[in-house]
Formats: sequence, structure tokens, C-alpha cells
Amino acid sequence: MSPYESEPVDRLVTASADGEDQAVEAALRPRMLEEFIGQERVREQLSLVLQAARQRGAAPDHVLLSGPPGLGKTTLSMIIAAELNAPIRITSGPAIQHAGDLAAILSSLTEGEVLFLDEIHRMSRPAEEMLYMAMEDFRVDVIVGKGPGATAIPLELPPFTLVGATTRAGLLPPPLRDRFGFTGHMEFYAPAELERVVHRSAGLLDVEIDPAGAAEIAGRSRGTPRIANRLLRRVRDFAQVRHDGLVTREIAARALEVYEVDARGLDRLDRAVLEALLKLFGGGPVGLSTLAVAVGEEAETVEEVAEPFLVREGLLARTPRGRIATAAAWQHLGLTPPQSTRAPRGAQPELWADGQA
Ligand SMILES: Nc1ncnc2c1ncn2[C@@H]1O[C@H](COP(=O)(O)OP(=O)(O)OP(=O)(O)O)[C@@H](O)[C@H]1O
Ligand SMILES: [Mg+2]
Repeated sequence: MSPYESEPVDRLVTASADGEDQAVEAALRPRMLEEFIGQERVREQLSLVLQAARQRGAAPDHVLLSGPPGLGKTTLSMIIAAELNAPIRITSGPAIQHAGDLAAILSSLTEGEVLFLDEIHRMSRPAEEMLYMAMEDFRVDVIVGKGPGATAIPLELPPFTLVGATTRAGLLPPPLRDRFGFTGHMEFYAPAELERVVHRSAGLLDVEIDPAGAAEIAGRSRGTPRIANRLLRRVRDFAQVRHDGLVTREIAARALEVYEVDARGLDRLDRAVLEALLKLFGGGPVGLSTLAVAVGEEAETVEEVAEPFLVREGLLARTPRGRIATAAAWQHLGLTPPQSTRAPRGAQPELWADGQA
């Protein structure tokens, strides 16, 4: 199970897609490689793979796209098919319960078709093994019958290109990983790239925005295009209802203040965790469960939902003795760190840490 599934669905800064995202994302997806912003390395590598295949008139190697949610894996897989001028079949690991499900999909593929397998790390074991053979030899063994009388009927498949996407590349069994000819690692986007994403989406959504307005939204988007697009939609509402529709830096900042997304993209939960760590525990070290009780959340929520971004931003560190705040955290919340000691006066740091790093 993906750690992202425990995220509260109403969170504006979650990188996972909600219902509204799914409805509008299709309209905002870049269609061709040229329109795809950022990820320069993956784009260049992929462009070579695709161009070479086109020149040879053959299906390209299987492609694995890995990286956190909302960075463009699904978008890129559709671009691959579009660039190859090939049809695309879309399915996902959890949708393939039995090897038979996969056999049915594979045997109905046409020559050169792109098979997009989302969340490929969540496929069942028997399906995975069938996939090994399909990827390597373009062949599957369909088992007919049960017990000692069962026979394997080999079935030839047309050449196809598998595009797998995963947020958890580390969970893929090595034999599966090895069968991809090319792996693209998606990285978080730089602010300037997100600004371009915001401008592009604003154009498609007919939102009037100035460069400073786009920069403001980009800076609060946690390196993630999906979040940038979502924040843009909320800012658009605010600009339209309270003002004349034009998105400036000030309008964007005020709108996102209403939605409690701060200048660095921290939301209410992130700030609550940070504030508790600083104000109640003097910056730590404090154990995860103690910290979670202080903010009134489950330890899992704090660890999986709030902490990854705080750690990535260099605001919080996980140590064997517990969580500690960095100097940047004090600065971000506008607080002064205690002079000589990190823990509240009289407290032994060890007593505050509960041993969970
Ligand atoms: N490079 C990009 N340029 C412009 N828009 C992008 C880019 N990457 C992603 N987006 C936008 O972000 C949204 C999310 O992208 P996408 O659905 O491809 O992410 P994902 O990596 O598949 O996420 P998940 O892991 O949740 O499936 C899409 O609406 C798309 O328009
Ligand atoms: Mg996706």
C-alpha cells in the first residue's frame, strides 16, 4: 500500500489526485514531449529512445517511470504513445488481481501498442511472473485446466511497449526492474519550472495572471505540478469572487492565506507539527508519538503526511533520539530558538524521545 493513501483527502497540498484533479487534469496535460515542462534529463533520454525506435520502425524498449505523485508520470506515458503515434491501453497494478486478467489484456494488444501499467509495484505475484515473459519474449503461457491435468498453452504476443509507473521503485522485484530498457526518474520541479506550468495552465483555463502571481503560486506548490494546478484553481476562485479576476502576487498570497497554505507551501498540519516541536518541546529532540499526541493526530499521519515534506525542506530532522527542528524552522515560524539548551529547561532530552526515529 502506498504511504500516500493515508493522506486526508481534503488537503490542498496533497500530491495525490482528488476527484476534481482527475476531472480537470486531462485538459491540462501536455500532449507532446515538446510541451512537457522541466525534467530535462528524462525528456532528453526519452526523446532519444523514441526517435530511435521511430527510425527503426520498431516498438521501443519498455519504459519505467518512477517518482513521487503528481510529477507527470501518467502524462509522460500518454506522451510516449502520442509521440509514437500508437494506441495506448491503460491499466494498473491493483486492477490486475489474477494472472488471467493480465493474459486477457496482453493477448488483445495490437502491434506497437503502448500498455500503461500504473502503480506497477502493486501487481500480484503470479501476474508479475507472467509479465516477465511477456516483456522479454513477447509470449505468455496460458494455463488451461487445474491440478495434474493442467496444460500451458503458449501464446505469441505482438511487439508492444510496456510503460510502467511507480511511486515506489524500491518495491519492484529486481527481475521486473531489469526488464525495462529505460528508467526515467522524475524529480521535484524547480520554482522557475513550476512558474511555467502555472502560466501554461492559466492560459488553458483562461485565467489572467501576471508573472509575480505565477511565481507566488509556484513557490507554494511543493515542487509538484499537480499542486501548482490545484492552487491556481483556488486562487482563480478568489480573484474572480473578491476581485476582477486578474491574479497578481498579492491576490495569490491572500487567496492562499485563506486556504492556509503558507509562503513555503506548508499547510495547517505541517505548521501544527512544526509549532508543537518548537513551542512545546523547545525544538526537540522529541519522540514521534509524543509529538503526534501534542498535535492531536495519529503518529502515522505525522510521520507519513507531514514529515516527508518538512524533512525535504530542511525544517525537521529525524534522529535516533527523536525529531529535532532546524534553525530554518525557527526562522520560518518567526521564533527565536532558546539560547543554550535545545530541550525545555530541566527536561532530559532522553525523556522526551520515545525511541522512534
Ligand atoms: N512537466 C509538466 N508540464 C506541465 N504539466 C505537468 C507536467 N507534469 C505534470 N503536469 C500536470 O500535473 C498533473 C499531474 O500529472 P500526472 O497525473 O502525470 O502525475 P503522476 O506522476 O502520474 O501522479 P500519480 O503518481 O499520482 O499518478 C497533470 O494534470 C499534468 O497536467
Ligand atoms: Mg499517474
